[in-house]
Amino acid sequence: MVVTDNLQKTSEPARFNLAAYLKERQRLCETALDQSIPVVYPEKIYDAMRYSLLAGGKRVRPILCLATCEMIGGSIEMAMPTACAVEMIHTMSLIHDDLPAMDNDDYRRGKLTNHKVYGEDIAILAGDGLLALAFEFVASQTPENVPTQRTLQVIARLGKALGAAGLVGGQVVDLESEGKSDISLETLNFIHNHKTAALLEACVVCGGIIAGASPEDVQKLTRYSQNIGLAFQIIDDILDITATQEQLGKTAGKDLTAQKVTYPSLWGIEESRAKAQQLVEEACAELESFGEKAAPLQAIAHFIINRNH
Ligand code: DMA
Ligand SMILES: C=C(C)CCOP(=O)(O)OP(=O)(O)O
Ligand SMILES: [Mg+2]
Ligand SMILES: [Mg+2]
Repeated sequence: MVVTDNLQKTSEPARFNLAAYLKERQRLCETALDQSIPVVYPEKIYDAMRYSLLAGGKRVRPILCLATCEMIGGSIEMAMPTACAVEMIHTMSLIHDDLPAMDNDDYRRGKLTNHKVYGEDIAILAGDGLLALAFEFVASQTPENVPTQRTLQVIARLGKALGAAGLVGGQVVDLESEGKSDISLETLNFIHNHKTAALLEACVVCGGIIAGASPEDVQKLTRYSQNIGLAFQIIDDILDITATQEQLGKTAGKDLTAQKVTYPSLWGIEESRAKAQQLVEEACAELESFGEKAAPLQAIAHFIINRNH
């Protein structure tokens, strides 16, 4: 008994089968995303939106949203429209991030980038279409057993997370900092917390709100997700150095060629990895009061730093 108690208190859930869990959740998300966009006239834009949305990807963001909703006591059905919406928003951000005017990348998710296939004009519009659909989807598809007040909060949080106070603001400072060698750790943290962590935070917190999380729960979820968000981008920047194009599905080594200041460029790979590990441990500790129900979110936090792509 004592041994079991101790095991349950460790931050790394030993008996949770993460691989099987992720596979099952990815399958659910793929099906829902596939059904979210029809192909009608003018087919070109729907094709372009589907091309990037259904190009694979780990589906970490929708899975986080579903897992949090379930941990707080809600169902997968309640959170699925929001889960689809965060993946639409994320995909929009990738399409636009890859444009020649931004990071100018040719590959994403193992395929040519959207603008390489459809042209820059359509790629910009495909991003716009996905962004608009995300909000329409939450508002029109969230089931009736979710109180409208919660859905409104989700819409407001998503808007804030991806706008100038979030992802967009982070991308601006990221671009502004390119080629500069005197970027402070404070600025680097601003970039990561905004361009990456803000949306991850919204995924988690919105999943909780849909299930009726209390203000105290929302605080815990916020701290958990801010920590995994920063860890996510630190690992992304390490992988840019250590992983191959085949593993990443996108061109490796881009941060160095684009002269981006990153954690590994400031601190080296090992210290950056240790920082990410520490952030994930702090994230998992925030969820201890949820007991065994926190196992999926704790395992996903570890996945974020142990992933190879
Ligand atoms: C991606 O940042 C962030 C957003 C909001 C798309 P990045 O350019 O560092 O990531 P990647 O290496 O995936 O292009
Ligand atoms: C925010 C960042 C760092 C862009 C990459 O995100 P992911 O690594 O989650 O990309 P996919 O799996 O969704 O393709
Ligand atoms: Mg970028
Ligand atoms: Mg990029």
